[in-house]
Amino acid sequence: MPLLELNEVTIKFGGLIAVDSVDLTIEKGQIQALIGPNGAGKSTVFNLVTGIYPPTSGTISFKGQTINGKKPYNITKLGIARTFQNIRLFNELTVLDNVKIGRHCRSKAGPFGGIIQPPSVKREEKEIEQRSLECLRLMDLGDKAEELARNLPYGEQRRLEIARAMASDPEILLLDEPAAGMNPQEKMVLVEKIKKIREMGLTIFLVEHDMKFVMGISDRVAVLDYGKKIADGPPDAVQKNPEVIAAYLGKEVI
Ligand SMILES: Nc1ncnc2c1ncn2[C@@H]1O[C@H](COP(=O)(O)OP(=O)(O)OP(=O)(O)O)[C@@H](O)[C@H]1O
Repeated sequence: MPLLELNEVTIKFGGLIAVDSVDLTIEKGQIQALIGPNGAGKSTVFNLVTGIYPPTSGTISFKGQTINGKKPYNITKLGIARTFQNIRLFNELTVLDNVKIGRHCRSKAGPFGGIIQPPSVKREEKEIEQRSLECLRLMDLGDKAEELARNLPYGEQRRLEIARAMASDPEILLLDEPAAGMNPQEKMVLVEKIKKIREMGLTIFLVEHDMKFVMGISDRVAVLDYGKKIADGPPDAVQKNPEVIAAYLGKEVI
């Protein structure tokens, strides 16, 4: 059974068909990329999978269970986490607190737990802190825990977002343009971290414009153009696909 499966998924915004009958199968442990020219529908696919929009038609299944129409919070709880195209950190909070927020969906304490603090809540607080620190260390940010998020350099802020997503204990991690704005050194570190996350048994689904990055890291690459999937396969085959080259005409695929 695939981990994540899209079956003829379509979404219309008024007259615009942003995602048009897209099929996609992601197996556990794979690094699957989704590429395509600007406005092709890539972020919308992420928004559909994470429950921000319900599809107009089609089904989205996670581990064989249909997740159409579920709320984003419940989808995170099932094991699907994401980062966003633009950085969305709480700048005035510490690095550690930003990650703890990502763990919130696994917390059992109700709204009063934090005030009354029975022993079970204290234990849970400690567990949240320890797990959050592990996620920071995984991203090489362990020694930055007490700094304010806004004081981190750009590449580290992007890794902090991944640490926060990891804190929800996902089985699949959706990364929306993780390398955007990074310098070559920051990209190298990011590749290493994504590979490490995969070695831990997670599945990665990423949208990225940097073709060198995508082709170097992905097991499979799917290509969207005007909302339709025009190719899906190993990176070398996709790069040579005439329809893909035509979609990128005048732009660089490699
Ligand atoms: N909430 C919305 N309402 C109306 N139109 C939308 C909405 N969200 C996305 N669209 C439209 O859907 C199309 C696909 O947008 P999307 O952001 O998914 O593209 P993308 O492939 O992620 O592009 P980019 O690479 O530029 O981020 C675009 O034409 C966009 O304007």
